[in-house]
Amino acid sequence: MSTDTADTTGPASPAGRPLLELRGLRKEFGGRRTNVAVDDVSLDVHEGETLALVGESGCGKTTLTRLLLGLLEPTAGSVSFGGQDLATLTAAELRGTRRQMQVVLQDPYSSMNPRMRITDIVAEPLVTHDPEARGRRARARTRQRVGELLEAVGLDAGIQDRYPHEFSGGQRQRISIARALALHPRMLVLDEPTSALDVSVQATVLDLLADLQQRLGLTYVFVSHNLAVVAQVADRVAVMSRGRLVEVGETAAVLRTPRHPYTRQLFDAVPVLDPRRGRRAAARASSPTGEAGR
Ligand SMILES: Nc1ncnc2c1ncn2[C@@H]1O[C@H](COP(=O)(O)OP(=O)(O)OP(=O)(O)O)[C@@H](O)[C@H]1O
Repeated sequence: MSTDTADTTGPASPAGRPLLELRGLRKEFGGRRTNVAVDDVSLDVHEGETLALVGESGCGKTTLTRLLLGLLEPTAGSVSFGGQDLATLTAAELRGTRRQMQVVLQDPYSSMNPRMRITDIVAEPLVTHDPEARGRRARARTRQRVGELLEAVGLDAGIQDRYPHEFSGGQRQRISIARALALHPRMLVLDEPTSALDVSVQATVLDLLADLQQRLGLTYVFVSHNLAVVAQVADRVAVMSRGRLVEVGETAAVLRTPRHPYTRQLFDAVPVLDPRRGRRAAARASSPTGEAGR
């Protein structure tokens, strides 16, 4: 890649290897070298951190997340999760690894079957991955687990027999977070998780995500167009342009002094951004060690 490659992997993880390691990832669509959605991306994501992925529409963010989730096969390069190269895993091993990475999408309603009750929506991953969660005898145990998951995201365990349309956007996003947590993942890919919500609701969902991260030690890859949100939630930010990573760094530093012209251009396009409003970035900027609490 370009000279930017050297610093895209970030600081060494004190706990050892990063949770997620992307090396020289490339994705061409249609077998054409001219249609390159992801181009030579190398990046580490460390256990417990929030890495924000930003860039304009069409720069390759979705393709990159699908590659790192093992949902798309790279044209070149590798994805390792928990120290294991996904390309070397058997189908059963890959299923086991995929359980540890879950996704929360922008519009929870589109990913929910409106005719399914909340209990079945949240239990879906359990029932799909765990044969013991199926069948009449397992029902009480599954309902119990769904109740715990709903409470973990600030909802009442008693809503299980209701339907998605009975809930607000913020409540539906909490339901989709509960579903994402069902299999005890280590990493969540959050794809614009709050951009469909009102600002006040957005804040409560971001607080919930921060709280869950702290309690469960989760790692987040947070895809967002909203730089104010990125400033608030992300430890590091990775900036993509035309399939390439052009800048990766600590959020406060990238917001304060973007090094790449594209990053500056991206930030200039958001005149309302005030990095001082980002709690995490601000805490970092004012801390002598540069560390902020999560
Ligand atoms: N299945 C596909 N077949 C062909 N081209 C594709 C396919 N998926 C994505 N692309 C192309 O790859 C490039 C990157 O698309 P991608 O959806 O990853 O960008 P993005 O940054 O996620 O955009 P957005 O923010 O709008 O979702 C685009 O030029 C897109 O047209």
